[in-house]
Amino acid sequence: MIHPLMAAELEEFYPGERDALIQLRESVKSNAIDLHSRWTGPPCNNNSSNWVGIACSNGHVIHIVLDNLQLTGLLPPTFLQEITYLSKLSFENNILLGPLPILAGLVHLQYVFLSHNLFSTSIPTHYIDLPELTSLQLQQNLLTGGIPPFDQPTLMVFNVSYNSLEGLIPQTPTLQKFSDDSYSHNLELCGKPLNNTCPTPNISPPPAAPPLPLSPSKSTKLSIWTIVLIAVSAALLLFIVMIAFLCYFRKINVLQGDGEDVSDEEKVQNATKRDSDPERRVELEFFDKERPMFDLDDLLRASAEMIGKGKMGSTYKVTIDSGPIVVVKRFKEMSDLDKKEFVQQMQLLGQMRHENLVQIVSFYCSKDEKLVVCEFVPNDGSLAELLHEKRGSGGRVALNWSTRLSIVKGVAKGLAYLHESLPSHKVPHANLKSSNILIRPNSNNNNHQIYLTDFGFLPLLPSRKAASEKLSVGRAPEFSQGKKLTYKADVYCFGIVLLEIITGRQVPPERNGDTTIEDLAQWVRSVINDDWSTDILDAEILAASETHDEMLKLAEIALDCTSVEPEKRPKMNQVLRRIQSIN
Ligand SMILES: Nc1ncnc2c1ncn2[C@@H]1O[C@H](COP(=O)(O)OP(=O)(O)OP(=O)(O)O)[C@@H](O)[C@H]1O
Repeated sequence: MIHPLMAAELEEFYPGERDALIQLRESVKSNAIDLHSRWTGPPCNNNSSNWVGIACSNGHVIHIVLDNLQLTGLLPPTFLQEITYLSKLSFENNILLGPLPILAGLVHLQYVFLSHNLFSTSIPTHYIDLPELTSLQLQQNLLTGGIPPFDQPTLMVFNVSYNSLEGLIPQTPTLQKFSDDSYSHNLELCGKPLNNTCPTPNISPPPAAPPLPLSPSKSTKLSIWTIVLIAVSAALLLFIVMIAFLCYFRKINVLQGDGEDVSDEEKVQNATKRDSDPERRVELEFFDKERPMFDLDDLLRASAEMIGKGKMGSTYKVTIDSGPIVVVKRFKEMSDLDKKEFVQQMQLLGQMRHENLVQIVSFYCSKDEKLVVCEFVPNDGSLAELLHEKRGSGGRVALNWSTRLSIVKGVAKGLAYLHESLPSHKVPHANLKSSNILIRPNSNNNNHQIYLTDFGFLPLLPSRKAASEKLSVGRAPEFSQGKKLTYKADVYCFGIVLLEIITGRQVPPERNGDTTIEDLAQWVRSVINDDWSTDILDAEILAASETHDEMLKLAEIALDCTSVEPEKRPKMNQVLRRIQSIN
């Protein structure tokens, strides 16, 4: 244990790192966090830090992670030069402008996450010299120019999609190993792995082109021509950037309403604008007439806190001025979805009423915006968080067997209800996974209330591929087998949840949006080994030996539900009966 005085000495040892962070603190602003009050004193106390977003090792700053904080402004150009032990830099999902930061000389840097910002200009070429670079995520910015020839063998994740990059993708072995998703949605990128070839340069001069520069006067003529061309291109580029910028701000303002920084005068102007904007005066359709109602304008003006960002879009907790708290899911990439289909699906889902389902309260749909408004469930976290968070650390509250069994019953009831109520749906839930199961504590007794969320979204997706990438149903083996999808895919996902509950083991994560079906099958095989025994049980429930029988009965049900052949999996009402008979 280091003596506090020694620690203080260590802190003083790297003042350059502190100064660099202070430079950053002074350069960016945030509505979500006050860095001035959170970043004071020394940033490192040997291996820990009191500064939000900062992690330290041996007194050095090693991580800067400031995601989802509505940070705006320009990063100070060279501030990172002093933070020589930096291994992770993450500013994802903010509103940062200007050039990407200079990272030259940061030989320990592995993770660079700068996606979902407004960074512009080109990717600095010195990024190709970062020797430890493992993951570079620059998607959803306004980057221009070409891609430098990255060829670090360490590079495992690379994403520059949704920018304005152009030119041939360098044909280095490293860059060629990533899929087209890493490069998609750029203005003029070409070459493999994208499915387009680069245009061959036109060698015959266009008829109106100026003659070759043979004399000084002709040379001047050519340079004027070039300058005009450059000026026109620059103006065009600026125009595109401004349009993208405006669209971005329009999008992020949707759920922010009148921010606190807006002056009274501007508020009045906004209000007047709202009154003359027919779209904002839209009445929302409410499925439960007993609930407090509000209109779109109330929703847009309310204070919204982003509580999650998933593959389907972002989730906000919204407190309406008149009182109610709701959760708003804001879908991304759905502008192609027919309004009629969205409305029909929402009207159907809005009819679902069950104690184990999050209720859909209302929805909103325009060409560019698709919102689903749900009831807010005060919760202790999702099942995923309760099962897996803080394992091996002091702060963990173990989940005992009876709580696990009651959660299983709640999930099975909710899913069986969905299967009964939506018989025409191919896969009624289609996104069942432990992070979509909310657990609400009940103060009267130990019985937690269970809520399934994010159900019924399969018909909103344009293709089987999109479904397999965005929804947990993509884990079912029928995807890779090319078989028809049925409600049995939900049964498979339910089986996976059971295995997670019984074993306490985490389902392998998805990489780069690709569902790792092989990994999952291997995972299932490894937890359900041939000598079926108490070895598979989570250490947290192992001690309750009097209930081992119940645990193994549940494991058998999980095994049936995760059969590779959908026809062999039981129906949800059969599963529910078997679970209810366990005790
Ligand atoms: N109705 C709700 N009430 C309270 N909290 C909710 C509600 N719906 C979702 N949440 C919480 O919001 C967070 C984000 O949910 P969201 O569904 O966006 O994330 P996700 O499950 O990780 O996304 P995805 O399903 O696309 O992977 C989760 O922590 C979840 O617990």
